[in-house]
Amino acid sequence: MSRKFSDGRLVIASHNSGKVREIGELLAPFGVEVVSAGALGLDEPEETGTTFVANAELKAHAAAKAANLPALADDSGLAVDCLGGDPGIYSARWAGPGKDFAAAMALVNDRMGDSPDRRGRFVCALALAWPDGVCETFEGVVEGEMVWPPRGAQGFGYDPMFQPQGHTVTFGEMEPAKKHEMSHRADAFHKLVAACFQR
Ligand SMILES: O=P(O)(O)OP(=O)(O)OP(=O)(O)OC[C@H]1O[C@@H](n2cnc3c(O)ncnc32)[C@H](O)[C@@H]1O
Ligand SMILES: [Mg+2]
Repeated sequence: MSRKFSDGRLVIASHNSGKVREIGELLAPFGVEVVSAGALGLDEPEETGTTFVANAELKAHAAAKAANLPALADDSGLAVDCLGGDPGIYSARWAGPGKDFAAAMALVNDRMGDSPDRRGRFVCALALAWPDGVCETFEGVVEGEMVWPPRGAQGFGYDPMFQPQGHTVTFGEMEPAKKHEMSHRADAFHKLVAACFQR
């Protein structure tokens, strides 16, 4: 049995405004009172884990302890098949300290060269931690292909170069509600809700 989230405030343990927005949209139907790590002035912990789940856990624990509230963290990224799963857990770091995702997308495209295998996937690990150290984790994925040049200004990060399987538009071209029907984040979120939000 998973620990259930009961009423009260929930910290969104992320410093990425795109993610905070999407998590807020996904949580909206549940009437949860959310507060972001940024609004609480929480530090951004160093992501020393070797998996998405480990990094999500580390971020959720750090925020739950610092805020003395339950905290939800997201560690996510883009894994490209012909790059052996890169940039993977290093997806944010590929954009450099200036968070330049135009440059990060160009780097992915350069490294892929003319490989005939254009497959990639977004992965999202969510961790919900409590101040007493209990933590529940969930993983979601969406398969797709990498396109070039990037298309669209919706979403964030690598969205303009990712076209989900069975679709002709990129996540950068999709309305937020449509992305939430299929994204890695929504996939992980549905598992979280089923385990921790049902009464
Ligand atoms: O750690 P926090 O503070 O949550 O923010 P971050 O941006 O550093 O987040 P991650 O460490 O999880 O790095 C994930 C990166 O992968 C990319 N990414 C994750 N989800 C994405 C999505 O839905 N669309 C596009 N890019 C995404 C995005 O560029 C993120 O910066
Ligand atoms: Mg990060």
